[in-house]
Amino acid sequence: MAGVAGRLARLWCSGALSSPLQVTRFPALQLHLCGPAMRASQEDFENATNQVKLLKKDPGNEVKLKLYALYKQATEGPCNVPKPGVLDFINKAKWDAWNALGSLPKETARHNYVDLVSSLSASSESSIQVTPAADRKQPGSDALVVTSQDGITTITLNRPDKKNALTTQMYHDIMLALEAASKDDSAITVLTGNGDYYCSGNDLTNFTDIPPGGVEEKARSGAVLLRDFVDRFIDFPKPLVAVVNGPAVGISVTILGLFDIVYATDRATFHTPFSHLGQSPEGCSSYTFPKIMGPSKATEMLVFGKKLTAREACTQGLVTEVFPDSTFQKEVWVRLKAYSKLPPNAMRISKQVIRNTEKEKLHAINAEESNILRERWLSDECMNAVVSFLSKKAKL
Ligand SMILES: CCCCC/C=C/CC(=O)SCCNC(=O)CCNC(=O)[C@H](O)C(C)(C)COP(=O)(O)OP(=O)(O)OC[C@H]1O[C@@H](n2cnc3c(N)ncnc32)[C@H](O)[C@@H]1OP(=O)(O)O
Repeated sequence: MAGVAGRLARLWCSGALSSPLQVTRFPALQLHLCGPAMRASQEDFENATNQVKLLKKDPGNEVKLKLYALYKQATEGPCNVPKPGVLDFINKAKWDAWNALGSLPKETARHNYVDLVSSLSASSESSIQVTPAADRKQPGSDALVVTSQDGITTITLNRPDKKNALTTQMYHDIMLALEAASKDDSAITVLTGNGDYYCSGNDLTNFTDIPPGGVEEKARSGAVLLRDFVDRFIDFPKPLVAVVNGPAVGISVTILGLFDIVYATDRATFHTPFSHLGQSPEGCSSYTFPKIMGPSKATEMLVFGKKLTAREACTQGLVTEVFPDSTFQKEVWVRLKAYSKLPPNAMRISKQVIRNTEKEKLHAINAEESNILRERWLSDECMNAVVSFLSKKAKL
């Protein structure tokens, strides 16, 4: 366990786990756009610390650690806080970097900080782009797009460059979007993806954001979030439609059993590689999949990770209808617009009649699956799979 945690820590420090979003977690990682200064003034230093969001490209964790350490040294002097525990590997890496500066004077640290950001700015000038806040892929902003039109509220996963992998923030945002959609005046709610993928499942870098309570705390809070997230789908009161615009992986597949209709392009595939990842089924799929497709087909998917084509998924009842990719969007939206004109209360009540008898059972299954998965996340099997993916050694 500690061994795998250590490997994750080393990857983090080496930059292999870098992500643009991590930049904003470092108050010290700020970009200075002025030229190098012989002696950095307080103003130069503050300018540098105010420009971090202009840095388009993540400079990597090694540089971020250096900047962090110099910032702390420049503002607080030599490292003066207790060493974090071994499992708290991110804070420990930061502490190590700061502590390594020993008794370097504050002024020198400030000067080195400004020099470092100046060199970063010079070497990455072409990648620096001032983007309006609304155009940034920030948590809580445009990784999820919600629109409402023609009686349809559409929730679009919008991280096409990451195959619409779900960040922690996106789970929260989807819950909020579902909550709002349940109360708005639309008749139907749609979940879809932007780009060539529908969704590649849980963002595996979620596993690297370890809180002060360590990996156990991370697993516990992940299980709570998972349970809350799936609960929203179980309880969603209106017709819920998945417009599966491309391949779907992991949790984006399992929760399809909780949707009322699933339309898929013939380019879509359905993949739940839980054993490969040292994980176990969620999204109530341990119950809905055997019910939908029979236990042995469900076992092929959920235990052996068999990837289904859209047509296979349709034959097995997971998908309602498959459309040629060339006409997918047009045909699906024409169909949904027609459905959205039906009396909304009648649709809502009919859904409840169909679904309500199962609700209690589904909540209990969700709780159980989330608990089991919490244990799985702490296993070496799971940690090794995540490390392999993040170090680019493995992909599905
Ligand atoms: C609250 C917590 C709840 C948790 C619930 C648990 C859920 C379980 C699951 O969802 S399990 C499924 C997890 N998903 C995966 O294992 C998929 C991993 N991704 C891949 O194997 C591949 O990326 C692919 C097959 C989806 C696509 O391969 P392709 O070669 O076409 O594209 P790239 O690999 O180059 O992907 C482009 C960039 O997107 C990044 N990315 C894709 N998927 C994920 C992901 N799930 N997590 C994190 N990052 C992902 C990929 O790393 C590339 O990034 P880069 O351009 O920076 O290299």
